[in-house]
Amino acid sequence: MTMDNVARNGLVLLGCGKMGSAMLAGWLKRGLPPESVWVIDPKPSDWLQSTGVTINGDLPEQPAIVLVAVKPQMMGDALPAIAAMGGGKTLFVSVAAGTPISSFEAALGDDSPIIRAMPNTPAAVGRGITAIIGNSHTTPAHLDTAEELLTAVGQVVRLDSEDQMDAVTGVSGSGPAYVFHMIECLAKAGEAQGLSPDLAMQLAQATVAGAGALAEEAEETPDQLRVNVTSPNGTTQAGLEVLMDEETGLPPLMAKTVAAATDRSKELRNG
Ligand SMILES: NC(=O)C1=CN([C@@H]2O[C@H](COP(=O)(O)OP(=O)(O)OC[C@H]3O[C@@H](n4cnc5c(N)ncnc54)[C@H](OP(=O)(O)O)[C@@H]3O)[C@@H](O)[C@H]2O)C=CC1
Ligand SMILES: O=C(O)[C@@H]1CCC=N1
Repeated sequence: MTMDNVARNGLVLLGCGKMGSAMLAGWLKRGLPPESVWVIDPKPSDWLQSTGVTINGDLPEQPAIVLVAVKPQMMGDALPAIAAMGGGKTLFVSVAAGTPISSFEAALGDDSPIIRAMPNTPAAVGRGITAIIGNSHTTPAHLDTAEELLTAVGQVVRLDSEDQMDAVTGVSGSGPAYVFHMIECLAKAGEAQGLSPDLAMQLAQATVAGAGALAEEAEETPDQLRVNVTSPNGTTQAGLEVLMDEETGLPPLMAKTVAAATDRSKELRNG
């Protein structure tokens, strides 16, 4: 069992900011003992210090897993701390946007098993989704290990090709931010119609959370669920005529949004 192996041999987390913390919170909540976790981070947060994990201490020589969660721009400074673990039994998993597997092979040795992953922050509440792809040294067992670890914080999908990672980043890696912004916009729009800020925010948050849960649990597709809300000539139809406009509505805006994020992921590859 992955969690048993990780608990026995240790997990090293390189970088514990927003994404690293989100995943670590999920694993600790799922029972990973804090004494099995070593974190390297220059400015550990109060939350991290409260968890009981080892922070900036001596590292195990061959941990089960090293999870790399530093910004792509910091990778050159950060990787030397874990380079000595390359070429052995340690499995490396990077969640960095844009940074290709080949960069890690150059730093850690191309005989190291390396998995590139793209998670998202709902991992903090066990509702993330992570896409993974391994290098030529990852065996089916390595992929199973990564999948089991990441399943502890949400769903996992396996990619056929590393090329898909840029678009995945544009959709699900960055996607929570689009949805949070939608909540902000919905609340602001409610305020513009005369609701108090608190009431408007409560309505907007519960609506997005409830619609997301329904979309996941219902047998109907999202478009059918949309139709179910829309009474002929009613209020929803009036709203959707604005939102679904093919020229000025959400379809072209979302397409441009995801394309911009995908393009930025491609740019990050070049530093
Ligand atoms: N946030 C998200 O939603 C997602 C992020 N990612 C990826 O996760 C990675 C981290 O992103 P995010 O968590 O948002 O960024 P953060 O800046 O919040 O976290 C990065 C952490 O790494 C620390 N750090 C900087 N230099 C080093 C170093 N040399 N050694 C160890 N730690 C270091 C930073 O410390 P300090 O702040 O002091 O510099 C910070 O705590 C990125 O590669 C990003 O692409 C992937 C999916 C989603
Ligand atoms: O904004 C970023 O670059 C990272 C990657 C996906 C989400 N956050």
